[in-house]
Amino acid sequence: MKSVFIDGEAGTTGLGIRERLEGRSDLVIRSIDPERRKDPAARKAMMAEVDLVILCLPDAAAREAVALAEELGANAPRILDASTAHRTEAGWTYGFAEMAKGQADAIASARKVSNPGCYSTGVIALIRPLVDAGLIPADHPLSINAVSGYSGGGRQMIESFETGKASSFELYGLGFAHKHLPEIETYGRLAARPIFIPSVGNYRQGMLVSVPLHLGALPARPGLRDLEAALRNHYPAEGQVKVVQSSPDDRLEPEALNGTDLMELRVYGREDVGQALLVARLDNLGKGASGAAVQNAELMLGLASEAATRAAA
Ligand SMILES: NC(=O)C1=CN([C@@H]2O[C@H](COP(=O)(O)OP(=O)(O)OC[C@H]3O[C@@H](n4cnc5c(N)ncnc54)[C@H](OP(=O)(O)O)[C@@H]3O)[C@@H](O)[C@H]2O)C=CC1
Ligand SMILES: CC(=O)N[C@@H](CCC(=O)OP(=O)(O)O)C(=O)O
Repeated sequence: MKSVFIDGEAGTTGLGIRERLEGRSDLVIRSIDPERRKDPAARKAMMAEVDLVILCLPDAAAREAVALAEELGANAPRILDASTAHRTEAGWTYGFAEMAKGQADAIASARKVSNPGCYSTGVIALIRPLVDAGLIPADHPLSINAVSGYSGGGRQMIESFETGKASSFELYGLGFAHKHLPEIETYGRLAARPIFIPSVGNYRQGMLVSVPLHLGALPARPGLRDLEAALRNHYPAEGQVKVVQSSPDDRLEPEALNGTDLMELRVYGREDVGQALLVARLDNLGKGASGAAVQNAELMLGLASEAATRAAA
């Protein structure tokens, strides 16, 4: 029987992972006394006893946890880190199984896997297949807009929105240096830094990520069908990432996939005016965090995919 320790299991992402893993017959979740949950000695002792440790901690604490695990030498567990700390670091595998051919196998055999950021999951899902297909050049000047529910900011942002003092909607990332940019550039295979302006709305969870394109500025001059076909070719119809038929009458709201581990991709546009919009919809706590972590844990531990079983039922 495989065993997992969720370091940070009381936090937003940790709780979501726990809920998804509880009740499984192929896995044991090990925990430490809640009073000792920040005690390095207790955490290190638990790490020595499990197959996989899932880090659901702020970045600095995640770095410390990796150092604790590495002190165990040959007894060190495999690590899945939900934080931003190691996403572009050498020696770590990026935990986005659908991103490219071979990525799921790379995750399955990796010792250290980094779970993607929620926004990054949407952006990379939209652009990586198009860059790989030569439809978007690596140095194309891209802009990315996105809106997330406030749970994306973890316990502190949840508390600040739920005390009633919060605004209805805020743009942020206005220093043009959002923490997801490095992973978006690296795994989106971009040679030019995109403009990324996220926003947060006064609702708990769910997100939309959109990438506008001027078709005439793309050297391959793709039509809307070319963009959609490249995405459909990349993502199998039965997977957790689905390409969905769009309609100009759509009104997309961000909460439709809440509670699922799915992501929907759509292509909008008008060829007569040469404009297109790529849109991803996902639950920031599902495919954007805890759902992706469970998918990665299943791959790393060689367990059956519960999300795939649910989708097939
Ligand atoms: N929320 C989201 O949508 C997403 C979050 N993430 C990432 O996941 C990680 C966790 O985020 P999230 O769950 O939102 O954050 P939360 O703030 O909700 O949870 C973090 C948890 O870690 C605990 N913690 C803090 N320091 C330590 C420590 N030194 N030792 C043990 N436990 C500690 C906190 O306890 P206490 O509250 O008592 O300090 C809290 O329970 C972050 O790195 C975040 O970037 C990734 C994808 C999406
Ligand atoms: C609304 C909000 O604040 N969202 C978070 C991102 C949440 C997430 O997925 O990111 P990490 O996994 O990288 O923490 C932010 O913009 O910093």
